[in-house]
Amino acid sequence: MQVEGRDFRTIWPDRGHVSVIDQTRLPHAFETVSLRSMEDAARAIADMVVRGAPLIGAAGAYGAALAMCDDASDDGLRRACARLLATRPTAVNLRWGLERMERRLAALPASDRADAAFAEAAAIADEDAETCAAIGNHGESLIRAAFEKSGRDRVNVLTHCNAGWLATVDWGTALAPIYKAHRAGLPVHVFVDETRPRNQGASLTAWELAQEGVAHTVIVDNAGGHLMQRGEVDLCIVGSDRTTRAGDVCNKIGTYLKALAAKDCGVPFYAALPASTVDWRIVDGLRDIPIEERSPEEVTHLAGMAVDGRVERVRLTPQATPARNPAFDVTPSRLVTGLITERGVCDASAEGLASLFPAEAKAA
Ligand SMILES: CSC[C@H]1O[C@H](OP(=O)(O)O)[C@H](O)[C@@H]1O
Repeated sequence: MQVEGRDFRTIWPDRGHVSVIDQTRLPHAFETVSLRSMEDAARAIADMVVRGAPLIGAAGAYGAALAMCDDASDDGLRRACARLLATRPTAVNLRWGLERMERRLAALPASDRADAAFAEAAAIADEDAETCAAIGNHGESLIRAAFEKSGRDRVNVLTHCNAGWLATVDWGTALAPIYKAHRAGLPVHVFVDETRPRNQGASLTAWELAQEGVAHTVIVDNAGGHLMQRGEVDLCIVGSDRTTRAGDVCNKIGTYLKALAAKDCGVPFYAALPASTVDWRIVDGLRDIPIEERSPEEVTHLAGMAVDGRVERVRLTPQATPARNPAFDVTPSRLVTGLITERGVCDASAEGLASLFPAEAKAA
């Protein structure tokens, strides 16, 4: 996507290294960093310099490629993939990307692995950009239909967290339909959940939408249900970090509560995701998806720009107050209207996913 008129992806190979946008600096500064080793890539994923399920899949793949520049032995490959996989447990794309790299590299002599690894990581990145564009095309029709049904001068979409181009290699998942609708001239407006505690909505989704010129309004996480009750939300579109073969959707903490409100208010609730986010091994998301617990300090502290322009970090709670920070929750498929994928829109069910991905469903 464009940043001040220049085309960017979130990750790209750069003279033997890997460059990424440092998402911890947004929205107050647009900075890139160079990953020069597998360890750099692992830390970038763990510290959320890069984040979002498809992007951490691509970052894991490039991390494996960087590892092959240092130690292309079988043990080196195994240790690199284990290290990268351990950085964040919930998004299945990370495992999907690393398993694809291992399959590609294991059969090659060590001397061929570095070049092949960068080529495979680049293929993963290119495919993700194409996949997300396709998700956008399929999702655009849902926004168009909601606009026509609304009878208003604009269509209001609510989204949670950041499932935009910053969460992928390009285009995004939940935001891709919004970008496609906006570029097609549809009057789309987005209610952006701030998404405590890391505020990916307020800091990343708002920044992305402003760069693209899409009308949007940041709201506190607890306001979405109220707006839906008052008929101000035409549909919800969120991302996914892991979707089960039966259509349960694991996404940023708070997604489940939005889905409950949407169900109660009769608002269509969609998850947008590429096939690389489907975990065909599992059916029951509540039972089988590992939920990442992050540092309590993400809850007790907040970072932002002070009036003098410096970015500061402040404590919100009393010194000794404990906090818990589960980073994701699981929305059961019964609360999901449909899944927007690169092959079309389907029911959030085993039958729905199998109808679009028969080979993957059968092979699982
Ligand atoms: C398109 S995946 C986006 C997904 O990833 C986010 O999690 P995080 O920022 O912790 O990586 C969030 O769950 C988004 O919906």
